[in-house]
Amino acid sequence: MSVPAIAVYTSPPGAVYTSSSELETSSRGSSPCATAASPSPASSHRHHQAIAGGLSCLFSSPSAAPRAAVSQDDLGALWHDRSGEPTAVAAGAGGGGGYSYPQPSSSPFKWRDMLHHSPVPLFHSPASSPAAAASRSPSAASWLAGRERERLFSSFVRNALGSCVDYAPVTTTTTPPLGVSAAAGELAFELDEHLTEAEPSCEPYARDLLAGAQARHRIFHDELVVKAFFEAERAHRGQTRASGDPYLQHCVETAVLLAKIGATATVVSAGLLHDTIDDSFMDYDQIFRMFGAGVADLVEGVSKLSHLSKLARDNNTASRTVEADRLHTMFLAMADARAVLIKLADRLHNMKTIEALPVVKQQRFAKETMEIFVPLANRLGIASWKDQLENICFKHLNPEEHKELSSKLVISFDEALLTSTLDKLDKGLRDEGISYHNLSGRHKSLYSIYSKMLKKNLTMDDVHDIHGLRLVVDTEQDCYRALDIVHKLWPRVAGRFKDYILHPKMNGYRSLHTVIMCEGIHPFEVQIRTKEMHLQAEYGFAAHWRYKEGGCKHSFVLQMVEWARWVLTWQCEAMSKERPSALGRSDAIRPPCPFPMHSEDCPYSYTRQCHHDGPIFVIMLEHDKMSVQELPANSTLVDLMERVGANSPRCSPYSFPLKEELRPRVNHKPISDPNRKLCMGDVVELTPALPHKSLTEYREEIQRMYERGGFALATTRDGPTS
Ligand SMILES: Nc1nc2c(ncn2[C@@H]2O[C@H](COP(=O)(O)OP(=O)(O)OP(=O)(O)O)[C@@H](O)[C@H]2O)c(=O)[nH]1
Ligand SMILES: Nc1ncnc2c1ncn2[C@@H]1O[C@H](COP(=O)(O)OP(=O)(O)OP(=O)(O)O)[C@@H](O)[C@H]1O
Repeated sequence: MSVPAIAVYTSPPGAVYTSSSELETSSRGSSPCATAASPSPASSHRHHQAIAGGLSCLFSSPSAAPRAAVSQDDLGALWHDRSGEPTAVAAGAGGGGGYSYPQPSSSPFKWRDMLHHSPVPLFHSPASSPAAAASRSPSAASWLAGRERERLFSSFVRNALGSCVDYAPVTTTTTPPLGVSAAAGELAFELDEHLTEAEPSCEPYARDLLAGAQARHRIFHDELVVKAFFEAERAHRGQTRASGDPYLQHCVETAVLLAKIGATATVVSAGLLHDTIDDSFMDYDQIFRMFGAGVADLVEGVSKLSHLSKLARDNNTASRTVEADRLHTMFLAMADARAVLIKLADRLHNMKTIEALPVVKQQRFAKETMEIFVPLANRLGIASWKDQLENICFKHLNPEEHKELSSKLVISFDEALLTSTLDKLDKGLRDEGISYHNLSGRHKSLYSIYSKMLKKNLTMDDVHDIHGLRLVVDTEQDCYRALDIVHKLWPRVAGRFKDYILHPKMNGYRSLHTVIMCEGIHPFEVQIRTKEMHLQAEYGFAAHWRYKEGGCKHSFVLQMVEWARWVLTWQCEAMSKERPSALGRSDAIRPPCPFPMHSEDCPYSYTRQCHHDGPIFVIMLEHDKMSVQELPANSTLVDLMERVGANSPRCSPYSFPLKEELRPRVNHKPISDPNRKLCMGDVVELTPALPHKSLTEYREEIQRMYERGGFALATTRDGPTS
């Protein structure tokens, strides 16, 4: 009989703080999107009425008397993220963030991560161990002792197309800079001498910030992280946020968010330094010299994502569905997934502190966040960040609905009920001798409830999965036996039973669903499935993000997303095995085969190979207007110019201007070879920004250029002819 692992997944509705930042640095553009566009699937007046109706219907009912009288303002406190606390548990494969309810001392349950501070130890990789060439299979590794497993993990990750998790980069041809040791086995570089010297002097507030972070997560005692902290302090000294808070606070909070999901020292350090390239005197080379390529590449990656995001925001690109989809793809394809994570953490903290910005900006950022960053969090499986981002955006985009719903929902979210229901089911299963892999519970997030009400035109009473339990058992037979037990323990809600085992959904999703009534008034949705069914639901065709987002056109994106989730989850599972006594039998929901390749017969494989045959997406800037262009792999600048030229007499693809200043630029650099290949995420400026006003000659030349319908210098596909 397996020892059960219980994880309670909860979704904290957006706790709101008061200050701000990245947001304030992004104020360019004179036509902010001032309207509070609804991010919901269909926000019609009728739907809003349905919601209002639904709310009043719910709360006029005397039976819905508050179990816990908590004011709306206490929402954040009620749902505070306890992941830094010692009782935090791993949230499970697809769960993302969350926290555990306190374990009753008498309970037989074992907690997955009692000893660790991070709720989802996704990223604490054994960065320091050298690659073990031998076995590369995480499946094989799972039964090995901790140290051996670390070596195997390190090997696996290094071979998995780069990594979401931390590892010492394999040294390539690059000559190591001063102070960087290419041969270092533990780290890809050696920390310079300053690190071992006494800590640099800084303001008392900064020391308090460091101490605060150290009290929350021990990774802030790590040498590299401490050094990153002091460098961030030096870089941002004197800078403040719109709230008046020191800028450093934002860097620390971003890093804390990463630490909470179990990020390594490299990622946390990059989180601390994430704004240095854009907002301070520091550049890539300096970061590289001080911290090595691992940190420098991540900081640069975040900087690039920030630029793209700002461009998209200024151009309102995200509101155009096709372009938004291309942006998601581009973000995931162009950067190390860890850079995307840092950007997400940065955005999450900025959104948590957005109150300090003017309302117009709040809405603009909320809209962009909903359209770009929420899908990214969803795809990467960081459910708690996704929920928090959605809830905050909801508050700013639909303040009235948010206010009404949150003030009411605080009544129906019931922690204690969730705990006692889990306990009761666990006991019922034990009494009948049914073992299980995993039993978890979650509250539906505020925004998820709102979306469901809109989408299905429901009242609150009709949303039956505000409280939900999920049980993962061994066999199909156990699913039905467990279902019987559930139906014996609680009265069922008629018409809500769905047998997706007997009748799988088109996408292959299989599970038993039923709705039961707890304490006579609280509906609970119970999902019962085997481990295989669960993997299919999390990673296969039926995966949650896919099923939520609908079809994704690009198979290579599916591969990347699956890869990222796969690595994260495997790491999570591997790390939780470090506490075997706490977990007992621990192969609970680990994917069956190692990424990037599925085994021949793997049912979760949608394609066996990871071909990267395009398309590519590039940002095109023309007269300060941005668009995201989709091109076949191996396209060149000429291909892009041809496409534009086809629609515009202004631009001839076979012409290149004489003056460097007037040439198209790729990633800010003028291009002399029109056949230069374009890469995913390149920013191509087809028409130069007008030079300084005093340079009338240039202005006239540009004018002539347009009038002629082509550039001054004829070129062929092979390059300039004269
Ligand atoms: N991963 C995954 N989960 C699914 C899928 N379909 C349903 N689910 C899960 O099962 C829950 C309930 O699904 P259903 O019983 O089909 O209910 P519904 O028709 O979507 O609507 P409600 O009954 O109103 O919840 C969803 O909220 C998901 O959590 C799927 O295709 N993939
Ligand atoms: N009954 C349940 N027990 C445990 N976890 C659940 C349950 N139902 C959904 N979840 C998980 O909770 C997270 C949030 O789900 P959420 O309720 O927002 O969307 P959903 O399940 O797709 O519902 P819907 O589409 O009906 O709104 C997902 O990771 C989902 O897999």
